[in-house]
Amino acid sequence: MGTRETPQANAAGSDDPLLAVENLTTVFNTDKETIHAVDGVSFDVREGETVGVVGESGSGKSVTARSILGLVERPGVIESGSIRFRGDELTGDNWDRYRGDISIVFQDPINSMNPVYTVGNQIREALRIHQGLRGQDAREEAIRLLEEVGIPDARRRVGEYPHQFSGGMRQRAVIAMALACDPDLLVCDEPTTALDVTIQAQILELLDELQREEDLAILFITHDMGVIEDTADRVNVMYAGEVVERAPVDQLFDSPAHPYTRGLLASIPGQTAESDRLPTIGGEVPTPTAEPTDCRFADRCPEAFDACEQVHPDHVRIGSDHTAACLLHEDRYDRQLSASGAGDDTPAGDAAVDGGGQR
Ligand SMILES: Nc1ncnc2c1ncn2[C@@H]1O[C@H](COP(=O)(O)OP(=O)(O)OP(=O)(O)O)[C@@H](O)[C@H]1O
Ligand code: NI
Repeated sequence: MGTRETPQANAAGSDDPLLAVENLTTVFNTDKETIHAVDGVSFDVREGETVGVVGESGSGKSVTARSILGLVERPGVIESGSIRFRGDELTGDNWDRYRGDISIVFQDPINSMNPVYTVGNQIREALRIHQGLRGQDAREEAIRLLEEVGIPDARRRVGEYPHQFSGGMRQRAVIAMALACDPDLLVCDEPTTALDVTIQAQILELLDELQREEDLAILFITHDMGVIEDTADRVNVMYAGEVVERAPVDQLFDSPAHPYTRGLLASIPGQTAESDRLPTIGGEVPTPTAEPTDCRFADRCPEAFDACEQVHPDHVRIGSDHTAACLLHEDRYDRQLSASGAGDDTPAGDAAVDGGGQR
């Protein structure tokens, strides 16, 4: 989806990104263990752009999304880190202030709507809460929103119940509900996963249009690299609670630096002939329960070597705006270390570790 050339300064006149997540750690304290579902994640979203978060099931994408919206429920808790919206810290109790500015669209449109109220009622309720609209004004605006998301015959359908909508139409209605808050940031958590491919493409097209028309920033969560390619401007690849690579979408596809990213790319249908396709990465995402002392991907990594079991990799700079947390790029760490040493003439900045929210 389109990015603006220049990230716009926000109302406060500063250069803060719209959303800045720094070192976010969200844990679930169960009887047995502490699950680090999100473990030191950092990324930002600028106005009007689409930032992707991609990773397999269990990598912590949804917990990241819920953390941003203040929707983590017990036994989950945001343990540390910062989430700033327009420069204001949200963690603590500040979510209500921005409740309408950040909206979320979930995967499953049927559970996102209340079956006992008409679609129109639900949109009008959101309009009342977030924009103070009532009566005929709210009704007209609900119809306009349904038209905007491409629901034909909106004036009639506004009075129908969710079960009278097909899956694709229901997801459009859910998006209309999310837009009723007039958000600046739309968090989409696998919004098309439950839909068939044709409908999926239509919903992605709709989001793209809305982004241009409404100047929305989108945080797009998916396990599907193909969808990432179609939607994202910049991408964060998540594995076992951590961001392991981040890059502009072209760079990620042209020169993926982390073996995990390469594995995800190799599994895109259509990217390679069915017969040539690499088997998807064997095994599954481990549940991150302890502080990592190794690379969490090491035991599934086709390129792992001894040190991968002993060192937790920091992010290292691969290119402009491109970092990866992998010891394969160890030479860059060495250069970075010597660059910071006194009297060394290695050019600084060549491989500066950006922190990346990693230890
Ligand atoms: N309520 C909970 N209690 C305990 N652990 C949880 C809870 N919710 C999530 N987790 C754990 O947090 C980790 C990340 O889960 P999350 O739902 O964010 O993954 P995901 O990347 O969104 O996966 P998917 O693609 O399946 O949606 C998992 O290990 C999961 O078991
Ligand atoms: Ni999820």
